[in-house]
Amino acid sequence: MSEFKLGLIGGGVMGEALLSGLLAKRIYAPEMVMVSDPSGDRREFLSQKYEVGVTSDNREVAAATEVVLLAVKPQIFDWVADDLKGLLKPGTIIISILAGVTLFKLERAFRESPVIRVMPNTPATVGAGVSALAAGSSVEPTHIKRATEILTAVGDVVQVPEYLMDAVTGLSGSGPGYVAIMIEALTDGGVAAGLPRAIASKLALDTVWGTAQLLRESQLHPAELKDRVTSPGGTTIAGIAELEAAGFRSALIKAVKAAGDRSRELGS
Ligand SMILES: NC(=O)C1=CN([C@@H]2O[C@H](COP(=O)(O)OP(=O)(O)OC[C@H]3O[C@@H](n4cnc5c(N)ncnc54)[C@H](OP(=O)(O)O)[C@@H]3O)[C@@H](O)[C@H]2O)C=CC1
Ligand SMILES: O=C(O)[C@@H]1CCC=N1
Repeated sequence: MSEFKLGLIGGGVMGEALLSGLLAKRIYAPEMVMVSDPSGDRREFLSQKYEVGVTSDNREVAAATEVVLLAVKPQIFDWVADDLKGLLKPGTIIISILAGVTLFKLERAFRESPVIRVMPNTPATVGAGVSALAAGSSVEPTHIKRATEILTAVGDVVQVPEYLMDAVTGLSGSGPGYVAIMIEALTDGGVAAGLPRAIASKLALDTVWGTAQLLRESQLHPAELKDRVTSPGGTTIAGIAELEAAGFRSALIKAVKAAGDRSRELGS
């Protein structure tokens, strides 16, 4: 369990996902964590559910903790960073999960601190996330170790050079949104084919889950698995022909690219 205090600035969806994982895995004890959020209802909820300290004042978090996890929207980064000027303890590690916000911007805003840019994803909520991290220029191995410890509490971690972070954001950061739409659409397809919605929903979810598990455990190439499902003149090739005609692959490729481009835009 960490003897350093953790500050979470922004207790929204992703902040809570990380918080719940860290507490569940006992990386932090609740009394070692302070969360700031402007919403009184949100603070009340987080303090009741996780028994962490809460405040509406980001400055209080900055002054009292040794690792600061930034989890606000990228659009308010400049304002939040300005507000913290001169308050961080020397050597406080800044871990930012803000889409698009570059190490250059982070280092300019927090000159005295090692900064780490991270892109997690929402499956972190159930410990099944995957995060990529990129380290700033004054980061030392101990800082990477601490950040990795935090992120492995909620899933897998990869380290990448910073120029790849927008691409990561377009794929694994935003990816849960694409997969959720796919599951919803598969369910609707089942309903269109006559299945009761509850059964269609279970079949859609378990099919995506099972396929991912099979690919992961067997190390099969996805194309190989597709070939194994596809009997000559059978049902799957009839379905695949429709997906190809509708540009399914191309739509996914473009989605990842567009989300990565948007990440770059958010940081500029
Ligand atoms: N959601 C996701 O899948 C992922 C998100 N991210 C990144 O995580 C960050 C947060 O996203 P997400 O959790 O989805 O967004 P949320 O809106 O759910 O969370 C942001 C939280 O910050 C609060 N907040 C607003 N202003 C301030 C402030 N000045 N000081 C402190 N807290 C403030 C918000 O309160 P209020 O709502 O009252 O304004 C909200 O509770 C973003 O930068 C995003 O790029 C990264 C990976 C995945
Ligand atoms: O949509 C967003 O901007 C955030 C970043 C990655 C996932 N959600």
